[in-house]
Amino acid sequence: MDFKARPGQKEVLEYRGGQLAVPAVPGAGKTTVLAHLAADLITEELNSGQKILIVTYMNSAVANFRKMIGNCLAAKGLPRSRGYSVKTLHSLALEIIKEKPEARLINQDFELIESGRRFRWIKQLSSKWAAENNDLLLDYFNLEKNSYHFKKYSKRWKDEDFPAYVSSMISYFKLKLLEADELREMIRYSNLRKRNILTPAADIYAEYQFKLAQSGLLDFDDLVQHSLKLLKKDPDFAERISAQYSYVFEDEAQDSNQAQEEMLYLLAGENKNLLRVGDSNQAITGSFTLSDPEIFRNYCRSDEVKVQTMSVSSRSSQDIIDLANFLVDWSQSEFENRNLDALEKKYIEPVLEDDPVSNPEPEGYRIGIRSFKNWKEEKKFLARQAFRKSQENSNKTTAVLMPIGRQLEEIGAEINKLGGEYQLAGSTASNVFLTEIEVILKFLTSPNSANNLKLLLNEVFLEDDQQARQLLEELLEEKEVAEIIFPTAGLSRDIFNITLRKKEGFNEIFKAVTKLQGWLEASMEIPPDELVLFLAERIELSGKKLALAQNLSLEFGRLLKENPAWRLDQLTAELPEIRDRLKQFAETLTEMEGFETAPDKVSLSTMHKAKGMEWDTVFIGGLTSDQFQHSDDDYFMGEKFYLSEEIKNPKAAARAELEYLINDKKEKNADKKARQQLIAERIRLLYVAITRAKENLFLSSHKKRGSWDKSPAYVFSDLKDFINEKQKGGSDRNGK
Ligand SMILES: Nc1ncnc2c1ncn2[C@@H]1O[C@H](COP(=O)(O)OP(=O)(O)OP(=O)(O)O)[C@@H](O)[C@H]1O
Repeated sequence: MDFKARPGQKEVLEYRGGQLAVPAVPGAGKTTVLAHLAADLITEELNSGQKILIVTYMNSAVANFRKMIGNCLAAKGLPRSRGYSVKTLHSLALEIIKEKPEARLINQDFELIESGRRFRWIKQLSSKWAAENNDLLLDYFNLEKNSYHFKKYSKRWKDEDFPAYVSSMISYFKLKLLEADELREMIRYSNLRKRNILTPAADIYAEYQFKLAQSGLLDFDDLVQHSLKLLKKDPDFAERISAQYSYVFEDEAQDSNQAQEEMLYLLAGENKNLLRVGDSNQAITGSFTLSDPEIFRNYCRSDEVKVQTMSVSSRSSQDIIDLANFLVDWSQSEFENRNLDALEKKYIEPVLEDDPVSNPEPEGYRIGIRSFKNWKEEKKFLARQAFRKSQENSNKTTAVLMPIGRQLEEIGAEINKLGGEYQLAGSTASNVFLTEIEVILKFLTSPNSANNLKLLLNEVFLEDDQQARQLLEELLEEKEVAEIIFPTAGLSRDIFNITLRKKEGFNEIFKAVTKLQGWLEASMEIPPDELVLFLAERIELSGKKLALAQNLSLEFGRLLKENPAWRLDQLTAELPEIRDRLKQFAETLTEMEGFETAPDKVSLSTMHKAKGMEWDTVFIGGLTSDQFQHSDDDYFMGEKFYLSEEIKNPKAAARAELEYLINDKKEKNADKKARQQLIAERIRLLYVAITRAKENLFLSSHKKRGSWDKSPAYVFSDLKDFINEKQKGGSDRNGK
């Protein structure tokens, strides 16, 4: 394989044991080097039966890792999958639980609750709690009962924000290994104020756990909680599991959380061959998960840990590297006195001259920055320029990255208006993944409904055939569905009057109806789970859609096992519930497929989802102060202005209350701390976005959206000064 290790990478490849931390810059080759190192260790150090465990954060990374290590091993003439195992925290937890079936806290064939159902349960339990404790719930409010806002926001709190808060706290409790009853006891005997925000979350947690246990279900967080408990309570078991792994690697260590870290140490066992690679400047998931970049930072600072930095990257041009490094310096001086770790002092370096791959060297200064009068102008500009760029050179890729998904949809619509195409990174068209099969099943369960027939014919057979669609309307006005599908005289062309028969589109409809007749007959003979597969084959589903149909068939099979008397209509009635389960499966599939950038289409991605990717040209828009906060006047997401001061960021307040309960530490300004963390995280998000660009980069913001005044992010004007200065330097240079 064409790989020559770079400075920094070389030293990591020499690792043969002990605790090592590898802080790295964007594009330093974290994944690449881990894959090479794994392959080297497998060939040189491991006996058969021994393994390297690689833990990473995202499903998409798992597939990528397997492929890369497989390639490295194949290049050495070894089997592709020998000697290593790549896992996410959850899949690892699941494996550990399965190793000790007798200790499972629930029945043998436990099932995982899918996230949609989990949230619906929590919502139901939250509204039950709200109904029983209405006064307390409203006590949290900061609005006068008679204010005109009151009704709107008390509804929002009850229906959306309160359940969302509870849901995230339940995850938090579980990853902190807190049991519901124990937590409630702690609260009861504490001197937390009556109006504390922890109580409802703990109460609902207890009810939710009861409901899960009753149904023999586990949620994702339980997997982690249970597996950790098993390992901790039973040292022999922990020893047995950890003995399987000679080395433990963690990728994306900046996204680690407390539970994951504990697990890594337990699995690394006595020999502590633990290698963690990460970039704390790219820690961008903390505000909506339990990730904590301090964990990796602390690991790097630990006395027992050797540190080897990787700071060389061939991804970007020198100018883009300079801009990213400027942001590091800016963050250092800007936050020096605010005790805020936004970006660590870690600079990206271009490759050395003797490297076979060099950094891109485009002509002239290829970075621009602009603030637009309003969002409409900005989005039109971004769409037009990105589209133009994507058409310019068929080998070069282009992306528009925005802080929020909704903005991407608007830019996508503009690109379409220009006749261009785009692809959304990391999204599943979740509404369409089952449509065909669903409409067929709907029809088969009520074949007399004209609507069902229309939906089915239009969706599956007549997609763009306007004439046939029109003819179908006419036909349905004239005849009942039963007369069309099962005419007493038998189905033939002759039962339709001659004028209809002569019309454009008749043949298509007739053919389709003949097929439907066959499917209806099949539906009475074949069991529903097989029927799904039969239909999938008839409508020639392939790829992801086929995989989903196969999954639907399995779901039907499972339900039939539980309810042998059920028929197709009862199963079809379960579709909304099954859909949630399948949606999750579909998302995992999309994630696993990875994202292949098509050069002729503009990639649209949120800044978050762009992590790990790269494009030749990157536009970063929407850099406004409500998305990249800096001062207390800014709008902070996560805060509910309608809640009373001390709990206006309910999650932060609850975590502070918990900290007080457990460690007796009183956190005065929990919301302030949460703000600081958010400010820092948003700067890192900008850093991630900037470092996706190879050659061309454009940054923009706007001052109005509709009638709302906006302002560019605080950092924007300093970036602008820096870029303008460089541009001037560039034109001076060119002019001379
Ligand atoms: N020594 C090397 N020689 C040639 N190419 C390399 C080398 N190391 C890494 N690369 C290439 O650099 C690119 C970035 O590597 P990789 O994706 O592993 O980086 P990363 O550190 O995970 O990036 P990021 O932090 O931005 O996600 C890849 O295309 C990889 O093949």
